[in-house]
Amino acid sequence: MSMLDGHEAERKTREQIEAEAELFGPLTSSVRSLIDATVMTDAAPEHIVRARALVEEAAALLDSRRMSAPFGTKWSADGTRRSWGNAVIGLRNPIAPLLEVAYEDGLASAEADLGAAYEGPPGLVHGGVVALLLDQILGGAADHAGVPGMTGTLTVRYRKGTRLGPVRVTARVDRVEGVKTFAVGRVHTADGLCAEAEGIFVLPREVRDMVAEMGRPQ
Ligand SMILES: CCCCCCCCCC(=O)SCCNC(=O)CCNC(=O)[C@H](O)C(C)(C)COP(=O)(O)OP(=O)(O)OC[C@H]1O[C@@H](n2cnc3c(N)ncnc32)[C@H](O)[C@@H]1OP(=O)(O)O
Repeated sequence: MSMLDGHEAERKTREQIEAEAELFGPLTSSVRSLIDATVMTDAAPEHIVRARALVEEAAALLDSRRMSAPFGTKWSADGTRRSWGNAVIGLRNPIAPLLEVAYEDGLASAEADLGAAYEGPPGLVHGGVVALLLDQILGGAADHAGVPGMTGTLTVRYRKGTRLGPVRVTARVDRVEGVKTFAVGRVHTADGLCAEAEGIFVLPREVRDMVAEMGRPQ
């Protein structure tokens, strides 16, 4: 599996894509609520047994036809792309905290509301989830700056526990050295700065080779 796999050009119109978003977005949102309810429920045992049967029925319905591969990245003719399976920003992924990343003046920023499903230490966000958010937003900052890459190294400094609830994550490109993009980012809550990170994003050799190949005169 390489960085070049899983990318697909699609012929769908904007209207078709919007219709898909209207179909799948609410499903994802409902399943996200279900995840939270599953973690937090204190319902009576018979309600839990009944809920399980309903969930299994829903899963069987959804599973009645499956895509042949995970969603990947789909590119439209107008250059827009969809990574709807992505673990952080995927519109079709109910475990994604669904960061909606905004880019302004070189700064990538996003907010998320991390509920009980993301708990690590009591009342606090799991450190791996903090790293997950940082990986995505640092990678997004590199991508948006036109110097994308795969995460080679991600270094996270956890300054204080990240309380469950609203978080703000930010990132920017610090510098570019050859094929390596160095990005830095932070996680804040109402308690202040909780984590800082530096990531080194490397444009893989095969992509470099492909770019060099395409750039060659005929
Ligand atoms: C909206 C969309 C936004 C998208 C955001 C996405 C965010 C999420 C990103 C991810 O989660 S990516 C998934 C996790 N990462 C991986 O799976 C990467 C797995 N590793 C690899 O694919 C390769 O090891 C890697 C591309 C990182 C490097 O392979 P190369 O064959 O291109 O490296 P090469 O040996 O040619 O070295 C090129 C340069 O990179 C440096 N380098 C290589 N591996 C490195 C590494 N791991 N960390 C830091 N630097 C590294 C290496 O020293 C060298 O530096 P110099 O040019 O200065 O000599």
